Amino acid sequence: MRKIYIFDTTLRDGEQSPGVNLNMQEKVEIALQLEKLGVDRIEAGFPAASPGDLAGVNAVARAVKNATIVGLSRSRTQDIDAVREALKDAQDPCIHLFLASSPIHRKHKLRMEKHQVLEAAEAAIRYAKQYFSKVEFSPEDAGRTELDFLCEVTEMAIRAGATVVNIPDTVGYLTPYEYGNIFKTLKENVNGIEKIQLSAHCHDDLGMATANALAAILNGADQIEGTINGIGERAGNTAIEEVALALETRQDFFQAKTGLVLSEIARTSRLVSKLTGMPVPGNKAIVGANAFAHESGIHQDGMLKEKTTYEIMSPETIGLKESKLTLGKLSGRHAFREKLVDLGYDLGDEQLNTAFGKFKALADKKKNVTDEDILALIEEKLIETPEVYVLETIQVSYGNQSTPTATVRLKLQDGSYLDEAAVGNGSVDAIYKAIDKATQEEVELGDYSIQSVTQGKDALGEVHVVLSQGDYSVQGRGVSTDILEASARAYVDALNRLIEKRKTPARGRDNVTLI
Ligand SMILES: CC(=O)SCCNC(=O)CCNC(=O)[C@H](O)C(C)(C)COP(=O)(O)OP(=O)(O)OC[C@H]1O[C@@H](n2cnc3c(N)ncnc32)[C@H](O)[C@@H]1OP(=O)(O)O
Ligand SMILES: CC(C)C(=O)C(=O)O
Repeated sequence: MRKIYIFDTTLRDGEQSPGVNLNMQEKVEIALQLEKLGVDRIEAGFPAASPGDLAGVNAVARAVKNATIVGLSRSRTQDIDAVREALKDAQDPCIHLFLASSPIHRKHKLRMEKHQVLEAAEAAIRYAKQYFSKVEFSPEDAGRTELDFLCEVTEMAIRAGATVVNIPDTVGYLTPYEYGNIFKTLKENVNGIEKIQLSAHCHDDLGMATANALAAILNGADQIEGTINGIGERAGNTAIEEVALALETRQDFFQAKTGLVLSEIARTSRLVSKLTGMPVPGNKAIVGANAFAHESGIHQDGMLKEKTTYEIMSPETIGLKESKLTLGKLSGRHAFREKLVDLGYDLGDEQLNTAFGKFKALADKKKNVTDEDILALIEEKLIETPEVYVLETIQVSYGNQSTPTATVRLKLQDGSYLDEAAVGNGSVDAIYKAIDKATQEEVELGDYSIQSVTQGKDALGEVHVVLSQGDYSVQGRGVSTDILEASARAYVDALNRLIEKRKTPARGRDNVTLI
């Protein structure tokens, strides 16, 4: 199996992501994790950029023992000297020189003719070669460089002593076919190409960075450059985890492998996200929160029967515990039952159907239905209290300059309705007064508490009330995404319990019905 070298540039090109700024400690923390991940080369920064970056690269060079540490440099002696200084303590240092080769960059940015690019790059490589045995050279914007000139530049770099020639698709312009073809052409036409490693460095402007990197591998690339989570300049770089898992999962096709410890991928991704402040999108391949999550009923059913129906790789491979079956409005009974079993409930078919109906109603209102939501729904359902009153509707009118008014409609067991309206000191008070009028119960509200059982704007609110009437004291609970509705439900629930309780002899005020 062919080995593909992984050159991680999270600390250099990744740090070029707008808004990202890693200090020395953060660079070292990430570098040590990259070492655990088993990357072959770590590009730790651009030492000429600032004294802080030079110190950061130096700190990484001192901390990391099992990877080549790379410093980036323009084709200028002062930059090369800064890399020398930064990497003086590295066990295995490498300098990465670059100079743009494309017509656009030559004309507008460098203002150089082809021969000047060749001369400047050669001089830089030869100068660097006096101090570094490992020299990587990148013709920047190789992707938009004339192919014959790219061959000429590559041949010059080899002659001058480069050990790796990297082919950057700097602006993420190429298609996989075109990018792969560059590698094929270089392999077939450049003298001495067998003496060096060819490297791929892709950007994701058109969403093709990983596909392009894989095309390079198929056409002879020895090394892939990329970042964790695909962070980097503009739309980012090739995501290393995507390349590694593509090679792992499709070994049959690529016949190539990285040396990465794949089970460190999830941890590395989390650390990079935390320290760069760049969240990983949920749908991001491999490391997104949804990459191993299944929400739709048919997929969940398939997963429960046989995981390979909907998973081409396992979460354990990248260091996650297990796949997730998340419950939402598109989920089915199989997954719902499985969740209940996990939560310790083994319901019969009828109970399951009722609970499932309630769950679907909640899921229609709420984006993420959590375990706490389900427990709240189930526990409410399993306590069997005859429902003398069922809350049908509530309507509340509230304004900070007007008196809160509530209208409630309660359904009775015979199918008739009670409608009442009342004003109150606040919305909840108005609701409770309207319910009192409708039920003609005289109760005292002993306690009212509200808490969120889940998180976020669409969290379920859970209201607890304690009502007393003479010697009886009961508790009621209501759950809803709307706190006024939860308040009304809790009150009606307590009234139903009160009515049930009155049928048995009173045992004093301590006798609170606990749910
Ligand atoms: C594709 C890539 O990702 S390349 C890496 C990009 N990363 C960065 O630029 C981050 C670090 N950069 C920096 O901190 C600064 O740009 C520095 C310190 C390197 C240079 O800063 P300054 O001296 O102020 O120059 P500035 O950035 O404005 O302009 C770049 C200069 O380098 C030249 N240049 C660009 N690339 C190269 C190169 N590979 N070799 C030699 N010169 C180069 C430009 O033509 C320009 O030269 P000019 O001043 O003669 O016009
Ligand atoms: C320095 C080079 C390799 C680079 O980052 C690019 O061209 O994208």
